[in-house]
This record gives sequence, C-alpha cells and structure tokens, in this order.
Amino acid sequence: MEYRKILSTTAMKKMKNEKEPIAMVTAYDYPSAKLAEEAQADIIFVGDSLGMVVLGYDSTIPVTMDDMIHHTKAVARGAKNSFVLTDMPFLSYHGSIDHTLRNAARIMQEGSPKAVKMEGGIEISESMSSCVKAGIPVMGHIGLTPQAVNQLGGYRVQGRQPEQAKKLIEDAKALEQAGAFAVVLEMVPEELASYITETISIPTIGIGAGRGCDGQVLVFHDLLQYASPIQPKFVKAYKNVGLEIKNGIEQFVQETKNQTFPSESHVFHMDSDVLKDILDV
Ligand SMILES: Nc1nc(=O)c2c([nH]1)NC[C@@H]1CN(c3ccc(C(=O)N[C@@H](CCC(=O)O)C(=O)O)cc3)CN21
Ligand SMILES: CC(C)C(=O)C(=O)O
Ligand SMILES: [Mg+2]
Repeated sequence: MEYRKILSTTAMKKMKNEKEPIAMVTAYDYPSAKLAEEAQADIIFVGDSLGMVVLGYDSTIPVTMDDMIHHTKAVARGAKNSFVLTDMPFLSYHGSIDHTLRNAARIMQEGSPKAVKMEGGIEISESMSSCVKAGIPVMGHIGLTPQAVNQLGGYRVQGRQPEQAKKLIEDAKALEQAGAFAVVLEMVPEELASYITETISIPTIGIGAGRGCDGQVLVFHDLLQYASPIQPKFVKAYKNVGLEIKNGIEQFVQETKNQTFPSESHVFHMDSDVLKDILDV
C-alpha cells in the first residue's frame, strides 16, 4: 500500500465545505482494518457495535473500556495510515469530568486512535468540551443513541415529533459549541438530517439519516453481510461475505470427510533413504 495522508479534522471540515462526501466504516480487528484502509475509507471506526457484531451481546451496553481498547489496538495495527476513531463505551463519559478524562486518556494512550466518539446531546456537552480542551478530537452522535436503548424503548427513528426534532437541532448546535469536529446522525428523518447539516458548520455523518448528510457510515458486518445479527432498513448489502465464508467451510468439512483434502499439493514428504533407515530399525 502506497503512502496515504491521514485525514485531519480540519480536512474533514474542508470536505464538508467542498461537498466531498466522507466515507466512514467500522472495523474491529486487524484484517477488517487493513481491508478498510486498502478500500480507502476516510475514517475507520471502532464502534461499540463490536459488542453486537463480534462479541454476540444483544446491545452495546455490556461493552467495556477494556473491550474498546483491545479492539482499537488491533485496528490501529491494521490501519496505520488511516484516521482511526473509537467509541467511548457505556457510561465511560458520564459522572465526573475527572472520570471522563481518565477514560478518554486511557483510550488515546492505550488504543492510540486519532479521536473518540460520544453519544448524546446537551447532557454530555460539558464532558465533550473537557476532552476537547485537553486536546482530544471528539465526534458527537445524536438521534438513535444505542447506549440509551432502554430509555428509547428500541432501535427506532428519532426526531419525527416536533419536540424531538427541536431537541435534535439544539443538541447538534450544542455539540458544535462544545467543540465536536463532526457528528453522527443515526436514524433521523432525511429532511431533519439535511436541515441540521445545513445549520451547523461541522460535518454530519449519517447512518439511516438520508442523502443530505456530509458523509455516511455503515457497520462492516452489515454492508458485507458478514453474519450480522441485524439488518436495518438503512443498510445496503454490497457483498455476501457470510455466504462465501459458510460455503468455504462447508467444502472443507465435506472434503475432509470424503478424504479429497489434503491432496498431494498440501503434504510434505521425506527422503526415501531416510525413511528406509527408520523402517528397517
Ligand atoms: N450490526 C449493527 N449495525 C448497526 O447499525 C448497529 C449495531 N449493529 N449496533 C449498534 C447500533 C444499533 N443499531 C440498530 C439496531 C437495530 C435497528 C433496527 O432494528 N431497525 C429496524 C426497525 C426500525 C423501526 O422500528 O423504526 C429497521 O428496519 O431499520 C436499527 C439500528 C445501529 N447500530
Ligand atoms: C452505528 C455507529 C455509528 C456506531 O456508533 C457503532 O457502530 O458503534
Ligand atoms: Mg456506537
């Protein structure tokens, strides 16, 4: 892979202004990060969705700081020339500012991503600005915030009601004020996401938020159909990797059972004189 300039948060703002879309994709380990980098994703994102797609939990709530750091380390090794972003997990940026800063510091020092992401609006703006003041670039995330699934009552579209819509607009402005370099809009009606995109100066990255956002993000396992436990309406399946993997393993199992694997090309031999010596003993 030839040298590639790692995107900066300033360059992302320039992309918004020049209407060059930002493509972000999740990655959770060395191979997914390597492939995402080779595919020239602008942002390689270690989402806490890893809890659901690679650890098998049924929400992102059980995901820990150690989980996020462990996976970020692998991604950072696989995508050395990319802007790596890491989700702060459930309740790691709540409570005291000290607690938030300690956790953000751990992620930056141990995982070495370029930035972190936090879910929430006005409520977390102080936590966010404390990190920004400490020199950590932070991305916001509003609309459907999966860490609040138990309060939201499911993974539903957010902002269809006037009060909800107004709150989302205020949240987006608050995050911009708090120093966010970009904001994810998740499961927000296209009309509202487009309005927010026009209203704030930082890039919006949509997931189920329509065509007006400054960029798009999808989960690796969703866009590749790689055994993802969920298939939301906003997902476009570009490949069926899961089927390919299953077929490959099925063939291996069959060939082992009918003894067509291994064949001559997969085995090692030894010198026939040596063999004779041994057998003669
Ligand atoms: N694999 C995966 N992809 C994601 O996009 C994702 C995760 N995991 N985990 C964390 C959150 C949770 N997300 C989700 C989870 C479920 C739906 C879902 O079931 N949506 C349905 C129902 C919509 C509705 O009721 O309004 C859909 O058809 O989109 C959407 C987003 C998005 N994030
Ligand atoms: C759905 C995206 C934005 C996310 O936060 C994740 O993958 O964890
Ligand atoms: Mg997340």
